[in-house]
Amino acid sequence: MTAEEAKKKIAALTEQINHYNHQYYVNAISEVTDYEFDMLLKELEQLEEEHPTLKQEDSPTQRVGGTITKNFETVAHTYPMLSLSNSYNEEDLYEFDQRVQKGLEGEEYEYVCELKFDGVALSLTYKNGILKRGVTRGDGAQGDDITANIKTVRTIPLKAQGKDVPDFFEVRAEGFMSRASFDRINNDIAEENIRREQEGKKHLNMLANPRNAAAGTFKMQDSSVVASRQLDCYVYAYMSENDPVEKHEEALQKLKEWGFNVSPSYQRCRNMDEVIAYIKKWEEKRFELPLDTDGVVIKVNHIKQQKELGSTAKSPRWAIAYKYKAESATTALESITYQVGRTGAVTPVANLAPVQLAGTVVKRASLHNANEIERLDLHEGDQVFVEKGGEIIPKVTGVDLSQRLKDAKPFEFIHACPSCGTALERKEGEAAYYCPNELGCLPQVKGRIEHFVARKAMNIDSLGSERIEQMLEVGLIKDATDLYSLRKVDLIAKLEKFKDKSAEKMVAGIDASKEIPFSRVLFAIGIRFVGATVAEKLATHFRSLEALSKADRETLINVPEIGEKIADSILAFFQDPKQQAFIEKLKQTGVQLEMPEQEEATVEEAIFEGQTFVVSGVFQDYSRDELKKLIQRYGGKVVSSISKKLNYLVAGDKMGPSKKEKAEKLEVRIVSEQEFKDMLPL
Ligand SMILES: NC(=O)c1ccc[n+]([C@@H]2O[C@H](COP(=O)([O-])OP(=O)(O)OC[C@H]3O[C@@H](n4cnc5c(N)ncnc54)[C@H](O)[C@@H]3O)[C@@H](O)[C@H]2O)c1
Ligand SMILES: [Zn+2]
Repeated sequence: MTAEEAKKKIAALTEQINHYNHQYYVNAISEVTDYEFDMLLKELEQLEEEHPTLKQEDSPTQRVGGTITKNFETVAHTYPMLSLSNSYNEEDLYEFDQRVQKGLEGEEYEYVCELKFDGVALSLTYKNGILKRGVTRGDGAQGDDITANIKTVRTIPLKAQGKDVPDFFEVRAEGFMSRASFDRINNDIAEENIRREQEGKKHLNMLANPRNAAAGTFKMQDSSVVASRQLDCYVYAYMSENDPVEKHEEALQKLKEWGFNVSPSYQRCRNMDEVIAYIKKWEEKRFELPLDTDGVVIKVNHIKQQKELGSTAKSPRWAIAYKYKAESATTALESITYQVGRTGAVTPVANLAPVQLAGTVVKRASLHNANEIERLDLHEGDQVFVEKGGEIIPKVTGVDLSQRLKDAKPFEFIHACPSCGTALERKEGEAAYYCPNELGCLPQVKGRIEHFVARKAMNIDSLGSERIEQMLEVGLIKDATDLYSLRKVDLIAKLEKFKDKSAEKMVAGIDASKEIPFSRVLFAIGIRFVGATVAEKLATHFRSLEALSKADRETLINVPEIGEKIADSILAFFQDPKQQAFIEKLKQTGVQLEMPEQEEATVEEAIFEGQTFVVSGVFQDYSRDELKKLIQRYGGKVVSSISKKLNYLVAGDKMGPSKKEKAEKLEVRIVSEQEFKDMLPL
């Protein structure tokens, strides 16, 4: 490339990037994916490196992308709010590691990994423990003072707790909107639009994604509207002149002690291999979190070393972001079909012109619910963007409006069940439409039986989907309880091509499922929102279906980890006459509807008799509760505070350093999870 060509290319790239930045930060629109954007920026960076004389002072490679608005008071940041350099591959990470190693000239170092939360950067200033100011990142040097809006976030403490809170400090946080709030607000908008439709009024726009929604909401003028949107925040950094801590990890622990919301997902890593293991670990797991994340932030742990490494004008040299790449493609939307699930929820599915995506050919993509069709504003013949993230089913993320056909009609959600024709209903506050014909709608009946026999439930593996459908069609069964009265002769007589052996195997499999423990039977029954883990919790707590069915709302909510949504669903289930009839039939089948009597430890087993334990931190193989139960089962006593009389401190990961210090000072025996396990009888 000649200098002249390079100059032209640099100018073109700069203009393009500035345009995308403006759209992204000011109008909350992503015209290209983050990956495409980051690649353009990298290209510009490289050109500037090769032609340093052509580098412009205000190049987008040299400054933070955001801007300040005129709607709020503009304030200068005490510490600049920088960007993070980013990477999409492991090679870049090892290069980063090399640079750190070189920069630290042979000193030992370690990293802390955190998830990269996808929201908006906030700076919060505390004076004498009181929240004084909350500011957006803006252009990095100055931001918008949005203190009033920030005070509506319930997880941001107005006053820091604890005795050792410094007089003056600042924290960095990511403000975000949880996916649940995002869905709730979009539901409200959809309901409002139904009203508007009837009144012939214009529709309101749906929120595009949680990140845009958070950015827009934090900058609203009316704080009461901001409050109603229930924003949230994670705090990830502490800054002050006089550091009370030496390491970033300790800062996170301190922040937690002072009452800040610190995500427990961070982890110390001794080297790049451990960093990469962390990245792998969270690649799929992050979709279980209540908010969107788009990568991992890797930070040098020692604050002194962070200072040694310093920053460029745009980003610190002691940190890097690894971004998970969402694979995406563009293809034609051919049609929308509808599936009915076991709960009766109707899910729209996009049928696509086959397209290559992340190594597989994709023909279908999930559209979640009616809101999604409206939000995406899907029209017949549209070209759509499809993405494959951690979910197995790809999803439609947008429409290429430049290719919309003239006179294309928008898609409308169906009004009747595609399977049984019953009019669909929408429950208040829920995004999905339901077919209310629970007992007569084949996919629902079949779905419930499939769920019942699934491996994590009753584990009857001789019963495949097709077999269940046949048995329903010929009238051998009406619901899962009928399985238990099936006889070999009937099976052979009524089912086509069904051999003696298979029939025998099936009956034996069904019979064997009578030994499946109650917790899994409870899961198999298929109460909404009662997944395998919740079922386990409920079973251990109530010990029988009878007791669970009699529990009132308050009792249910008081069970650890059982929220209002689950409690209400359980109550609705047991009040439903159809379900009551099902439970009556289930009682006749001989499946386990209660837990066996709890065994008391025998005298020989009471190895912890007279001993006291404190359990602290996070463990690999047990939850804290399980550990406590084990101690009690073997005769020990669990206490909450460390004293001289204490016998053992069972220490997991992330235990507060002050606890450890105290235990060491009082010479209490500290045991690891493994050491504790070794103490247990075989
Ligand atoms: N698609 C587009 O059109 C478009 C346009 C402009 C920018 N972008 C995207 O925006 C990003 C650039 O924005 P940026 O300069 O704000 O950088 P960045 O978002 O990549 O990184 C810096 C920010 O990360 C956030 N963050 C989240 N979790 C964190 C944690 N645990 N520790 C520290 N920081 C954490 C902070 O808010 C911080 O300000 C890029 O990812 C780019 O792809 C996209
Ligand atoms: Zn139906």
